[in-house]
Amino acid sequence: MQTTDRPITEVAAGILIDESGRYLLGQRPEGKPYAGYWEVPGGKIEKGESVFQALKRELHEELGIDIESSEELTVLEHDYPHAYVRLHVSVIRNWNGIPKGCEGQALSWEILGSEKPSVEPLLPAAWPMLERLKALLT
Ligand SMILES: Nc1nc2c([nH]c(=O)n2[C@@H]2O[C@H](COP(=O)(O)OP(=O)(O)OP(=O)(O)O)[C@@H](O)[C@H]2O)c(=O)[nH]1
Repeated sequence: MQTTDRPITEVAAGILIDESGRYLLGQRPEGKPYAGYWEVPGGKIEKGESVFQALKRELHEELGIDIESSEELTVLEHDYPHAYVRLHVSVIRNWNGIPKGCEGQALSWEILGSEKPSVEPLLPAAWPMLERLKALLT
């Protein structure tokens, strides 16, 4: 893990995997840093929240789904010009509801085994998440 003097933004990201083996990406809406970039759904962990609580809240706000459990995949850090982020990445295989873009964002279901996603650009820190996912599944 890297060290930094910058404040660390703790983020929870959730890779939804559906029954046909696809995973979900969302496009960052206008008004956020890196608007238009594709990412794994999630957001900042608020004070007092666990990673799971933040994930549950964010996925409800962003996708309108309810998750009951998640599996921890990895923790990654990335030094952006706008923030130094620590991403707690989980895999989610069960949820209630049908994911939709509640914040007006586009969604794309991607094939797990494919070389790269069908959409671009991806947030820089989303790439190592997908590499970890590939390693887990192969
Ligand atoms: N959700 C998500 N965030 C990511 C990914 N990769 C990555 O570097 N990030 C970074 O993690 C941070 C997440 O913040 P966010 O802007 O999505 O969080 P939020 O929804 O709570 O934002 P808000 O403060 O505008 O409400 C951003 O700095 C974003 O650049 C990713 O794959 N998914």
